[in-house]
Amino acid sequence: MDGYCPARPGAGALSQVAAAYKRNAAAEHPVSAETLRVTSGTPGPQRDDHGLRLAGGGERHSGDAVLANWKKKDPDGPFDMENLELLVSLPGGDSVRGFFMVTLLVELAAVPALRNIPTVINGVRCGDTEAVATALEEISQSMQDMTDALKLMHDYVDPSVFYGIMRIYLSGWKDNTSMPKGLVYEGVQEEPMEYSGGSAAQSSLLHCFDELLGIKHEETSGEFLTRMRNYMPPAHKQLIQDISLQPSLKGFIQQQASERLNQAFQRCVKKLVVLRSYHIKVVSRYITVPAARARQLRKQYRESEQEMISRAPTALEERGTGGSGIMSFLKTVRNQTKDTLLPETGKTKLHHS
Ligand code: HEM
Repeated sequence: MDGYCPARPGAGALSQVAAAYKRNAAAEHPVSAETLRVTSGTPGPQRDDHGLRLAGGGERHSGDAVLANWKKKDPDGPFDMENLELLVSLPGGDSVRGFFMVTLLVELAAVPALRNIPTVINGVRCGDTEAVATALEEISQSMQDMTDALKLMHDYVDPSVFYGIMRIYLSGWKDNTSMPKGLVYEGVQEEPMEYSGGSAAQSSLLHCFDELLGIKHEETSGEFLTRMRNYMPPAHKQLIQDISLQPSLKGFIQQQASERLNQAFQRCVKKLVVLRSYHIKVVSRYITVPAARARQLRKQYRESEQEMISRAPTALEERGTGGSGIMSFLKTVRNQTKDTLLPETGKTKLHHS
């Protein structure tokens, strides 16, 4: 980390993880669970010969399907959609590749933000207003880049393939009315076990931002998000916890009363609101709209070329992969983000960019 400030508990792991992100970015190599394991020294995922995590109890992770599920076709070529392929795929053809790769590009766009988190924390400890403001400005730019990367979903993923085919494989056996008791893992234990499906709620990114910016989630959505941390590689979960233990950024900003710092903080929160709002639009296109169409088709008992959509299990219609009531959950989380904004004075009002 730049500058010197005495180490506090948790700071060691934090700086090591951030350093791993930094090196990965420099090497044009994405964040991977493996790199974090080696660098942070915490127990990490086990891998089989294909480089994928073998989850102990049978749970699946967003990290399995995204962070550790890619390779470059031409190892010397660029890290972009054309030069990336999946190690392990699901039914759904090109849309599957598109879905996981776009998610990977969103993760990659977040690297500068993650690299700047220790700078913010260190700056708060040292009372370095300018360093904190600069780091927050870089974080907000990175959030904008994440939103831009998320927009690629529309080019690469077909909503009826996502809704009618892929979603079945992404759904889990917790809060799933088709499997109310969960799944028996024969040879492991006789009682059924319940696990949520794969979801980008299991990515550590937004959890890190929430902890840094002091975004508090309402009880039900907060419980769901906290549960999702159990599906992350241990080093990622540890990083979120380390960030949560640091002195309050918002408290520091209010104390400093610096116009530049206030604006940098506000911009960060606003960019996160923009990201979450855009994500809601994506979910509407890939879940809400096809679900309504599927209901309509079933009502009409009509076989049509849209049949793929109507084959999706009705149990998944109203619920997210983690079994949440999707839209109300996502809007609550987005609105709690908005509530973290500092009260705007005439001076701190921002022009929407
Ligand atoms: C077709 C694309 C996508 C769909 C249909 C989708 C759907 C969903 C759904 C239904 C949820 C609710 C929780 C759950 O049931 O698991 C959710 C949560 C979430 N998704 Fe996505 N998602 C998509 C892409 C992405 C991408 C690329 C990211 C970025 C890494 C992302 C980040 C999140 C986050 C962070 C949450 C937790 C809520 C929050 O913190 O705002 N999603 N998503």
